Amino acid sequence: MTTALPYDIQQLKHCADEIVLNVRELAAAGWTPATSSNFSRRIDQHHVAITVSGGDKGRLTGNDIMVVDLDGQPVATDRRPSAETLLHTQLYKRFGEIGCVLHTHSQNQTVASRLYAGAGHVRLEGYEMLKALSGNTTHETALELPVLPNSQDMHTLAAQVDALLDRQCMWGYLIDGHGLYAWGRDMAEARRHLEALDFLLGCELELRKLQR
Ligand SMILES: CSC[C@@H](O)[C@@H](O)C(=O)COP(=O)(O)O
Ligand SMILES: [Zn+2]
Repeated sequence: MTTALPYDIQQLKHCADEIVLNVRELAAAGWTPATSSNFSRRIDQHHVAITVSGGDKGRLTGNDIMVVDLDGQPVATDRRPSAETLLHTQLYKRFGEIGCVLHTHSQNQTVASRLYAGAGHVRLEGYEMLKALSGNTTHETALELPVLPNSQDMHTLAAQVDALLDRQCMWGYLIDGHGLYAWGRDMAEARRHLEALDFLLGCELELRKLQR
């Protein structure tokens, strides 16, 4: 006898396919070195498809995607979810409309996080690319991308993120010496936010070099 799963298997398959396709592209761009990075997609109100912990994200297959509930607990599997699962599920739990969370370790993201950790944010102002972030309709705006201190304790990090979200609307944040989290209502929006923030960080880093 087979036990019915508490989520729609077709929906999981759709989410897994989408994650695999997008992660392969991000890995090919060099944004997921040395097994780093993690990715998730909402399946329904109570379930999230997320990458398992460890493993080369450049060789990700559907078999490397598992299901957790909104507390980050594995559902119908004994596999181990991403070590940073809580940073994904806290967003799904807080915002019913969030459908996708992406976390990468590109060089731009990591270097910028180090340079701006002291300030606690990277100020991004006057760029046309700011319009890639939902809600922005003009380049005549400024955004302070938060940089959080790193921690191996996900509850500490999640509490810092929650405190930020109490104060401001945002689509992403950096963690010092670590990488970038970005999210959106679906994969396309989350990916656009991730790429836009990485591009903007790259511009700031380049400007710093040129202005020396
Ligand atoms: C290999 S260093 C990166 C990890 O410590 C972590 O930050 C990360 O992004 C991947 O962790 P994972 O548990 O595979 O989701
Ligand atoms: Zn990481």
